Amino acid sequence: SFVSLRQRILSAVQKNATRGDPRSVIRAIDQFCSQKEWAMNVGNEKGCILDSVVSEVNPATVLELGTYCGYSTVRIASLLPPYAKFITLEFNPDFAAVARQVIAWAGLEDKVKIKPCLVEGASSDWIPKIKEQFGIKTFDLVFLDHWKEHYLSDTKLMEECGLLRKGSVLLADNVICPGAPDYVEYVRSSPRYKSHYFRSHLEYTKAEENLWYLGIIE
Ligand SMILES: O=C(NCCCCCn1ccnc1)c1cc(-c2ccc(F)cc2)cc(O)c1O
Ligand SMILES: [Mg+2]
Repeated sequence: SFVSLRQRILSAVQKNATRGDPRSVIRAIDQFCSQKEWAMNVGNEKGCILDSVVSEVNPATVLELGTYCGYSTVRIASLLPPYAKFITLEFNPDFAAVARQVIAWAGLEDKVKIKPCLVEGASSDWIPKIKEQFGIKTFDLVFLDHWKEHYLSDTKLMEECGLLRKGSVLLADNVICPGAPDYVEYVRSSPRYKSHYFRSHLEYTKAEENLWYLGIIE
């Protein structure tokens, strides 16, 4: 029977990574996706930039939008202090199911909460719920890696619901490819944000890509 790409990624982790060793899980996925089949993980080059931002911010609260197979979830969770609260949102139930198993293989299931799958486009109702459901006031770090056309609307929504504060950091993947032009345009022209980008490449390719760093200053 047909085995989906996400299942093949999970099998590569279970075959080649050591249980409880997050770095071996990351290595297994990167080896599979660079040698066998491309997949939309943030990848190792951008992943190292993500690691440096997580280490610098040292966040007590983190939100990730777009879990996919849990690759960036494992990278982030492995760098968090024990008291940190980390929520990752995945609307696609099939991706969420694989991500749970990848995160568990890395031994990080106690550090991450994968938000239950909601109906696509229901982002407007999950933001206020996050406050009450997880007892989180504001996020110190948000990693945007979900639908590119939702970066702007979800950032505005988080603002409106008071989930962001002065000093919050947002890091966005794929501002070039597939691209989030309205988001980049908005944050660059707003006095509320200090933004800059880290030059990198699209995962597992030589194509130019940037990670867009956004610091909230007001
Ligand atoms: O679409 C992407 N991610 C969102 C997936 C759907 C998320 C669903 N969801 C989860 C939570 N809320 C909504 C993505 C795409 C590419 C890419 C680049 C080049 C190419 F030729 C094809 C694809 C590279 C990435 O790094 C990406 O992240
Ligand atoms: Mg991405």
